Amino acid sequence: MKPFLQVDNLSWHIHNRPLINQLSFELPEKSVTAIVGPNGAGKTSILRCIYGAIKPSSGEIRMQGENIIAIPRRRRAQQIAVVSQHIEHWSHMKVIELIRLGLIPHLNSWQKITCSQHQFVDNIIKKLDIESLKNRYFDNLSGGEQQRVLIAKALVQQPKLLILDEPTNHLDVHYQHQILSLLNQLDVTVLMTVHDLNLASQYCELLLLLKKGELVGFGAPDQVLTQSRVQNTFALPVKMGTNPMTDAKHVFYSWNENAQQEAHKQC
Ligand SMILES: Nc1ncnc2c1ncn2[C@@H]1O[C@H](COP(=O)(O)OP(=O)(O)OP(=O)(O)O)[C@@H](O)[C@H]1O
Repeated sequence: MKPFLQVDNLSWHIHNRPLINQLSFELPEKSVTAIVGPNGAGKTSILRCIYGAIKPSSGEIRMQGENIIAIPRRRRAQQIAVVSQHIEHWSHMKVIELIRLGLIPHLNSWQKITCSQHQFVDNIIKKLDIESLKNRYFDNLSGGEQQRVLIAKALVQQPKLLILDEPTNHLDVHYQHQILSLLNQLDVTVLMTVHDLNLASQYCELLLLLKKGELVGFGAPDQVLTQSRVQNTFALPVKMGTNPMTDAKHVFYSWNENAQQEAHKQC
């Protein structure tokens, strides 16, 4: 079976500094994948290459066999939704109006939103537990509320590929689990960056572990999250275990100056 997303030898250099170095991986359709790795490893840059915000120095990205940069803008907007880390200022826009913008790629000019589209938007608002925010102004919301609104807008877009940069960033533990569980149940291919290895392990089928722009692990969380690999990548002493409630692989961390020096030596 052909992969849904194919990244082939992707590199991005700035002033001869390789920020992404010859990365290759393939994602199956409707899989949920987290890119994990230390600060500055290149996680966001990979997403930006995939959704076309930066031009790679070399390599190719294909979605369903088609070179992603050759897909016409409107079709790309119908097929790819992005929730980036930079929450844009949609000042003086009500939450409901903002979420309805997700329908735009599916409307012809001057076409009105149909009853079933209104219903669809309302269902997504319910799913994300943001009904009480509908008539508030976006720029008056908390970071976590804004995050959930932007995820709702992306879902309204009904993409085939949903890209999210740290979707759990501003969320409390309840909503971290709610959002990742929801993303896990969607019928779309999801690619996101996540800092919390345990959340990624619990809710993602695949992990891409990145260090200094290079892929140091790719596969199921069980295979990628080994003690030595996590320790070497994050320069932090770790022990592996299992989450007794979910059976997912669980990473335990500690902070100890001596142990940290040991971890650094291994890098
Ligand atoms: N436009 C740019 N010009 C120069 N350097 C850049 C640019 N964008 C990113 N970088 C550098 O590329 C590296 C990777 O950045 P990126 O944001 O992809 O990392 P990240 O893994 O997402 O980090 P974090 O976990 O901190 O969000 C960093 O060292 C960053 O400073």
